[in-house]
Amino acid sequence: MTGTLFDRIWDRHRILDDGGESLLYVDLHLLHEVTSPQAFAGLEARGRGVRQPRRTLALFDHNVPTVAQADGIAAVADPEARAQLARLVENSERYGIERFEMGDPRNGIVHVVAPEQGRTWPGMTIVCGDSHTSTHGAFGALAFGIGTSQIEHVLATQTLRLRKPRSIRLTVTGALPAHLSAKDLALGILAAIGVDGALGHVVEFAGAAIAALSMEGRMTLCNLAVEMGARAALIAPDETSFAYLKGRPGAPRGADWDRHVAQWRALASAPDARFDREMTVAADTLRPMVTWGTNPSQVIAIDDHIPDPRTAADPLDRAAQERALAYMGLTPGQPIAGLPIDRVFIGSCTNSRIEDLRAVAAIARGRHVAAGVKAMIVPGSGLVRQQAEAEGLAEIFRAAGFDWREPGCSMCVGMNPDRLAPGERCAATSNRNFENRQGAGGRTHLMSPAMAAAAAIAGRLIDPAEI
Ligand SMILES: CC(C)[C@H](C(=O)O)[C@@H](O)C(=O)O
Ligand code: SF4
Repeated sequence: MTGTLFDRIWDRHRILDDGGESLLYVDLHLLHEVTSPQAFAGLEARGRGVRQPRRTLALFDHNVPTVAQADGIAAVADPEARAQLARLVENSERYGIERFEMGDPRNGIVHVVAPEQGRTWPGMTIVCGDSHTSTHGAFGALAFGIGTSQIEHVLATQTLRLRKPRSIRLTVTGALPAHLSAKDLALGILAAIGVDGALGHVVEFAGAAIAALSMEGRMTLCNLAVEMGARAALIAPDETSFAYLKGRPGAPRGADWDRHVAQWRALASAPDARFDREMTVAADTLRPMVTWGTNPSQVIAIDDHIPDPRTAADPLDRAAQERALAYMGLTPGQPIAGLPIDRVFIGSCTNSRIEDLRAVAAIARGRHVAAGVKAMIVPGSGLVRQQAEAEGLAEIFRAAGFDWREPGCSMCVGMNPDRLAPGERCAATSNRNFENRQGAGGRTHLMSPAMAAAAAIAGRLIDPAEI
């Protein structure tokens, strides 16, 4: 058999080809309150309906406050956020689309909830008006972030018009050192290939280090693929994926389950499959990674020094580095370890799942957040929150002085009350360290949950092995 996982999913969903583009059937469409209102308005203006409401799920994540969600949308202070949230309620009501209400334990960040609910299956096509839709590729689903006009198109037709992207196989050689996480791996890949290393491609992650990752780890890695420029990410489905999915509310059951697993097993790229490009990155030499700049590829190991822009070969790189250093308030040559921080944000669709919280608890247990540091932990869904409560993790967080919140995007993006003040330096487990993203003038350092927890305790950036 020949062909890649990508080819197989593409071919199974391709309805027709036209002018270099294909029309793909969409198995699952996820909606959130920020990118859907205009799409629904367009639908209404054209007098069209939603083609497959049952293949559509609406969630509330970007704008929600991370406290007192039980008070409901009417109590959301910001009028724009309140209006967007209310619009999604109205639109899902009008078109018969399922939704998990704000405050329903099943609600949370789209890319956490759909896998958790067993809605994300291997071999599916999934779209969402959100760039980190690549996360679902962890299951071997072809998942694209789409724009507002495409959302409208998918609502109306359950199809997506797309030129087939080119493919990359990124093989991770060697094993990830025991104390490192998928976040360190993803940041290490970003250091190696840059923010345009996979530009416009569908990237399949392969190799023993990938197969060894948990589903949470695979989701973290595929989530960050979009920061490498990828259009989508894929990992071949295997026993780890099936074990995660089995028994979840949206997963197939009984004989149907067995039938699906047999199909999913056959999806993996053939040994002789041809990719447009091949890349390799070594895992065994990686160290704990942390970003110093204002894009996720401006990243170094925790025992490294802030780079000197004068050593950059490309004048554009040099200018970008100089600007990043000025924004971040850093000096070339200074060690990144020891840098004092003001805030810690543990959460986002990159790192807010139960395994991430367990890693945080392992460091927080019996310790306390440093004086003067404000540290928050925001679970990715209400069910993650409940599980962390049941496992005793929340108790550890509270005892250690962390602020244990309700689910949402929170301080990953300044669209809700959780924001940095100008100049505040934050250790964050999210995926983007862009200027002003966590709040105007805020300074973001991206890292793993373990390193963020260690930073909270130490009050400065530190190798989690040294805490
Ligand atoms: C609000 C949304 C459009 C945006 C995205 O698509 O990425 C957000 O999720 C982000 O992470 O910046
Ligand atoms: S958690 Fe952050 S990256 Fe993920 S969808 Fe929300 S805002 Fe975007």
